[in-house]
Amino acid sequence: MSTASSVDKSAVGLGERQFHIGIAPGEVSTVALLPGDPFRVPLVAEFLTDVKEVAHNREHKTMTGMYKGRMITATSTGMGCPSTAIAVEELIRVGVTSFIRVGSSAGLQAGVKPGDLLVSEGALRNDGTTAAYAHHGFPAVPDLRITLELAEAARELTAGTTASVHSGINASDDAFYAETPEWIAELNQLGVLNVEMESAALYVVARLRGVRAGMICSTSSNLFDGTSLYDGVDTALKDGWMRSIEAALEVAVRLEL
Ligand SMILES: O=P(O)(O)O[C@H]1O[C@H](CO)[C@@H](O)[C@H]1O
Ligand SMILES: O=c1cc[nH]c(=O)[nH]1
Repeated sequence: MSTASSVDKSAVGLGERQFHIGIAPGEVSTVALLPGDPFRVPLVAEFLTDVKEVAHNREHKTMTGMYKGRMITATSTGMGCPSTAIAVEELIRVGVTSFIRVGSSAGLQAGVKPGDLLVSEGALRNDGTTAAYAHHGFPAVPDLRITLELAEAARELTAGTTASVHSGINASDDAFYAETPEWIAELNQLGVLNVEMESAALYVVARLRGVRAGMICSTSSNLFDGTSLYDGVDTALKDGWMRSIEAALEVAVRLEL
């Protein structure tokens, strides 16, 4: 487990430019939206004015722009906790103090359907990365105010649509192709709402570094009832991504993140 005696990597980088994300202090906002996929960063930019591409190094693409008078950053984390922890650590070093992951996630409870919005109230840490940061009993929890505002904005944005909003605990897994039927059944019986792959690292690193984090996802599939979209990207999933992004932007403005 990492402790105060961790190797000092504060000087890792290209001058002030961070080694993996390729960003220097002053180039980003205090709030960052975090999709997993670099190809979804331009979807955030569709809501913004004065858009700039700041950097694209490895899986981390970063754009900035303005939304209702606030500067917003969007950076992709890549898939999984290792690259998410790196992105979050480096974004903190260049000035980000609030993070909202705008992800995709699979439902685990009956009635969660593609395109529904999933607001995270905590993550089950089924990953390896956070074990290097904290005792296994340390909770992976989002910021309460961001979480409540995300749920409120999501309800407003889905009013009059076929999409629903669900809030609850999600699992954060490492191994997309090693999720067994037994594991899915166990999560379902525990009442876990959905599964994705980045929130454990986001929440634990954010807590340890004293910054805020939250997550809203669009539902890609339902592993409990077998609804699958993995043979193609469905319009419901895309609609959910756009509503998640808009909800996160509204929260950034309302909470002045
Ligand atoms: O679409 P993103 O945000 O990457 O999220 C989900 O999609 C990937 C798996 O297909 C994992 O990263 C998972 O967390
Ligand atoms: O871990 C994950 C994340 C999204 N979808 C899945 O099926 N599994």
